[in-house]
Amino acid sequence: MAASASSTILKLRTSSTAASGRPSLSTTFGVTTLSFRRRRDQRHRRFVVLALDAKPTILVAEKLGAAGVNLLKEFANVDCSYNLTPEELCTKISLCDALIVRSGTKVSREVFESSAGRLKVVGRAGVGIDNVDLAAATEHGCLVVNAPTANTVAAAEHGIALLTAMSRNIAQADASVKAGKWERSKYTGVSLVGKTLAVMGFGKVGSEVSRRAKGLGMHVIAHDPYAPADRARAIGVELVSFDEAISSADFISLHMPLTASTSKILNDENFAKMKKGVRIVNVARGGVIDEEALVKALDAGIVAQAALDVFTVEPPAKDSKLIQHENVTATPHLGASTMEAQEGVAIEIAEAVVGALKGELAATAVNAPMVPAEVLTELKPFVALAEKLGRLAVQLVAGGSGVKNVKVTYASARAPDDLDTRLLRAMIIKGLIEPISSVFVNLVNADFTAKQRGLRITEERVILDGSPESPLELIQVQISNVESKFASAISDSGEIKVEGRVKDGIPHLTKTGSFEVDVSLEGSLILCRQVQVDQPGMIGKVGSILAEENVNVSFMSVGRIAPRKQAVMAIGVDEEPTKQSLKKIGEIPAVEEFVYLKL
Ligand SMILES: NC(=O)c1ccc[n+]([C@@H]2O[C@H](COP(=O)([O-])OP(=O)(O)OC[C@H]3O[C@@H](n4cnc5c(N)ncnc54)[C@H](O)[C@@H]3O)[C@@H](O)[C@H]2O)c1
Ligand SMILES: O=C(O)[C@H](O)COP(=O)(O)O
Repeated sequence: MAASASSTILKLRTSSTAASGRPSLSTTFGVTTLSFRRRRDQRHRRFVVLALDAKPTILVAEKLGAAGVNLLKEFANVDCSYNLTPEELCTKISLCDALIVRSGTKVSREVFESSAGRLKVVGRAGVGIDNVDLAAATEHGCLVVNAPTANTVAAAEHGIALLTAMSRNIAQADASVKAGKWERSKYTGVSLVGKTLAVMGFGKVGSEVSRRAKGLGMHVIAHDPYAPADRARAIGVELVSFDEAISSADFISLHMPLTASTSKILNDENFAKMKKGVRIVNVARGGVIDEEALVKALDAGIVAQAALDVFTVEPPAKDSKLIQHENVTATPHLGASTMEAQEGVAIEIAEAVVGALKGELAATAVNAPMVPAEVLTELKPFVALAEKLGRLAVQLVAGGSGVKNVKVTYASARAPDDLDTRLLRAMIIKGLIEPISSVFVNLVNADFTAKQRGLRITEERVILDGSPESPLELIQVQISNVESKFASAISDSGEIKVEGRVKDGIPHLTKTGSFEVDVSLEGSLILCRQVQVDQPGMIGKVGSILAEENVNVSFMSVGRIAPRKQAVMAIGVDEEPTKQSLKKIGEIPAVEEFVYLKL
């Protein structure tokens, strides 16, 4: 989120007297931090003022219901610019934090590339996301959300409208009457009652169409490889194979998404399997039908009639043989276009986009895990722990070691399927990657980014005895086949190992290598190993070096193998020590090795 001159300073995080010097801006999770460097006791220190940007900017590229636009305006600057060319969209997008579209805008890879990282959310005001390049969105860490429920009934009603209009030649007869003709026998229709309707895709719209078709006295069968049989049974619909559906139907209604496997699924080969005189309705996506094959099937009389709301290319060419065919009824992608559906979709998408911009996890995310609010509340401290363990682990790796294999162990008293680790894994990946690269990792692109960098994350669940009240007891992160810049972080089995727990809601480091420590992971951390003895004076020596330059020590913890044997001391600091004081710590004779880790 780029900051602008109109940024509003909301909250003073570190109280200070008037800051001076050059301010600098940085952004984390969409919150821009305005930092002043200020001279104090002859040293530079950072005083941080938390500033939220001026409102984010949301580009609404297709007409959206007023209620949704008003909701967006409460939170953001809203730019409603319709009918943009692809080039205009690419130009505008670099100034936008979110984009809202319907099915008429192609959100291509170029759009994500042109946004140069600013675009955080694409909202699809509707169901189908085939006009959004999901792979490119994910690679750019951009969340895609849709509005999957508000137009279901409208689409189902349009499907039924097309079915009935087609079977009684309503559109053709209307045009004929308006042309001054009175052709009663030409427009004799066919009845629906007792006929077999095959619903292809038994999802939200398909089920609603089935319900309504049953009400019209039709025999409804459905094909959907992923639909639960009990849902179909409850509506009185039989789930059948693809071939059985298309070969036994008098009417076929399409309700599947356009994907690689459904593209042109009605083709020459499959039209040949249909009953002669079958009638087809499509309110799903034009691309699921091979349109040339449909024209041939219409000409051959295999398909008696087709009623189409959607087309491979929208709008279709004026001279399209399909559109001009006398047995085709066409509407211009009107399935979702009722007043009620458009208001509902607008509100649904506006809430999803605003929530996503606020950093909330979206319930309708298309390219990120959806985590229910109650699960998120429980996992929140572990999410912070996961990221910090990732950060610690990767900073312990010696330069040139190349991190490839990371094992994460989650120990809990809960049953293994009672823990959704996707969020935790994403945060560990974020912690592992961000300290060593310029890549911004979030829930959307974590797995992709890890894969791209050749990072292999394996996860293990360990079941502990105890109370299942807490979702987790501990998280352990191990990096194998690497050397460490802090040898004591290497466990007996040869991996860099860090382990943490949550105590009183705060993440703690509880083990490094074979040493048990206990430090809250709030500031930054110095780990040092003492030679042979854990001398009582050590804590004082390190503490006074840090005190000399006003570095506040927030905690200290000593983990020993045995009394007076090797010990690892963990020191939490609020500020970054200078190189000189770190050098001085290294020069304490009893300190064998030490490392400074930023959290
Ligand atoms: N014309 C319009 O204006 C309009 C309006 C709303 C929805 N739609 C379109 O309708 C379609 C369905 O929408 P929905 O809300 O019901 O979606 P949905 O996700 O609820 O249902 C889609 C169903 O298709 C099934 N499916 C996937 N692959 C399949 C395959 N190979 N064969 C058979 N079934 C398959 C899925 O299992 C799912 O049950 C989408 O393409 C959507 O874009 C169009
Ligand atoms: O997938 C959908 O939701 C429908 O096709 C509606 O598309 P529209 O928002 O462009 O009307």
